[in-house]
Amino acid sequence: MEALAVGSAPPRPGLAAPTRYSNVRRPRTLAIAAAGRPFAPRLTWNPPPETGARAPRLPAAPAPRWLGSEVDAVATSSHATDPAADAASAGAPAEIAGVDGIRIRRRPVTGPPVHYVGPFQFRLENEGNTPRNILEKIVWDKDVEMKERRPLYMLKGPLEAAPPARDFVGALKASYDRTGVPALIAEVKKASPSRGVLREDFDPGSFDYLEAIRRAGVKCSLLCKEFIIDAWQLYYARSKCADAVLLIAAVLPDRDIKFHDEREMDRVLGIDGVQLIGINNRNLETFEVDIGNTKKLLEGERGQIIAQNNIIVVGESGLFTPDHISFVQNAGVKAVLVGESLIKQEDPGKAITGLFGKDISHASAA
Ligand SMILES: O=C(O)c1ccccc1NCC(=O)[C@H](O)[C@H](O)COP(=O)(O)O
Repeated sequence: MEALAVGSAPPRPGLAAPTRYSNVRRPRTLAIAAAGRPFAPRLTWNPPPETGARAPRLPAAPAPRWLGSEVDAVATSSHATDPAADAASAGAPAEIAGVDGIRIRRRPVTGPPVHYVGPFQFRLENEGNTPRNILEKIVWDKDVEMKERRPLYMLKGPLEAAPPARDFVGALKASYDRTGVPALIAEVKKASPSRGVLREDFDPGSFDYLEAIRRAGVKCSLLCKEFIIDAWQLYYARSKCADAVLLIAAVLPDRDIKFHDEREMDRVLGIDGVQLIGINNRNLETFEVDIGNTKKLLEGERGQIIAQNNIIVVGESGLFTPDHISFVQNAGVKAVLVGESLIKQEDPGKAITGLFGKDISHASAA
């Protein structure tokens, strides 16, 4: 299974100059950075939870109609849209994944905000147990979710039963060579934190769908677009037929992947043997989208390193028109990860042709 590294968005005021390339091949020591803004602690209380039951699992479904041959790879998002859900962690010591780009604390520093006194549930919120941005919130929720995971040995059977992983990077390269435009990774999602619901009556957010898509005979490679914080998730994704996973530099320690700005990108370029990286045009702190970010990050020495090492760059987010595709292609991108502009349209074939300004399906080459 392969990993797609992703990163993005313009630098924000207050960030230091990018790491020099002479240093990027050595893992850097990471420091804990305190939040720079004032924080007012709050005390609230909620009625006791009625039940500890978990949300029911979705039944497996046939592959969505629009997973056709014009798609080079499919990315599935399992993240729901509820940024307000509680992050009740076990209160392990906080760990900062990195000071580069968005600052993510892997767990609440001061433990979970929820305390029980008799029948009452109190929330003692302070800076240490309140997420600073949506990505941190998602990571904390994921950390809680991980505590309920099945033991690894239980994945042995499903792992052995999974069909072999397909060559994700090879599929992207082949598509680029065939069409002359960036390969398409089509993200299948109902909604996103920044854009809300994109498609009503559609909920592909389940690992079971990943497996159902593969077993339904869809030929393209499958990217599991999950918030990965634990090695267990890699095995689980593979057991559910994922061919690749997406790793986010902002939430992972130096040895892992996805990035968001110059310094995150430098960390990623410092990983030996990295073959595929993504640049997210969406700033995950502010949700602003700027496709100029891709160009900026690929200019100069970084672009040269990428070219020398034959690394495939994926342009991500905010791509809606053939001009957008040309812009990121001219910047050096050989694949694109597209969600909103396709998922909001009824006819996927027409949507893809509209996005690229031409038919890129295999049928067009016949
Ligand atoms: O898109 C979000 O709101 C978001 C929020 C928090 C973490 C990640 C988020 N998006 C990640 C993505 O990679 C996009 O879904 C992907 O690049 C596709 O973008 P788009 O074509 O603009 O839907």
